[in-house]
Amino acid sequence: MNLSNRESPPDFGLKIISLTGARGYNLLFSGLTVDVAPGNFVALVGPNGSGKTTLLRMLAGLITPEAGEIERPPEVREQGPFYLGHESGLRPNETPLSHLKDWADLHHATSAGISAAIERVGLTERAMVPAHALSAGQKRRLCLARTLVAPRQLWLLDEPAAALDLHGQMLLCALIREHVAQGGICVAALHDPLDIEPDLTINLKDYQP
Ligand SMILES: Nc1ncnc2c1ncn2[C@@H]1O[C@H](COP(=O)(O)OP(=O)(O)OP(=O)(O)O)[C@@H](O)[C@H]1O
Repeated sequence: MNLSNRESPPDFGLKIISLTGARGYNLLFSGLTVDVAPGNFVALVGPNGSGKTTLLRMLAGLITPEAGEIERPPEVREQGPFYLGHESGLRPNETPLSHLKDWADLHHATSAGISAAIERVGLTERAMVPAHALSAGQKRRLCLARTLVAPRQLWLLDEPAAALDLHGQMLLCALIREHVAQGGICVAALHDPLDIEPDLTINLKDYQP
């Protein structure tokens, strides 16, 4: 799938219906009902421990809700979301080039755009450097390049600006803007606002049980 080749925007977004989230015996949020339209950028906010990561992982299908439902668009059900957590998931000895080749293979994507993706995130000079020798911000940029190699309709980003310098933050915002302009959905857990006006803000403080 390439969102940029889409003939018309998708007409089905993400529906969150009466969702309750818990970790262990700890109830985090309940009664969360939100309708996210295609092309929406959603800011997910709330204090430390309020359940932002938990909700993102639920939306990714990695954690089962205590109650409620999540309805995903057909493309997301078929291909899964793009999930960016706190950890890069990079193996110490893989380079940006080898990592993105593996990422393309794993996600049944073409490797034709890998060099362009590396250039877009500003890692051309570091393309052959093993991950253990990349800085935190460079690793984050490499994680963002995954979105260019294997496009996905739903992006779930956990503190995506962490470790990014000003240019990196501008790059992140540009990627999100382009994604939602093509009908994609982006839900991002944020402590500091990005330079993008959210279409919707979910504040988990409002859903504390
Ligand atoms: N694997 C786990 N097992 C048990 N409890 C967990 C687990 N992971 C998280 N928790 C608890 O769930 C609660 C919510 O955590 P979560 O990481 O979702 O919050 P958050 O809003 O993302 O926090 P932060 O802003 O600090 O990143 C916390 O109290 C945390 O201790």
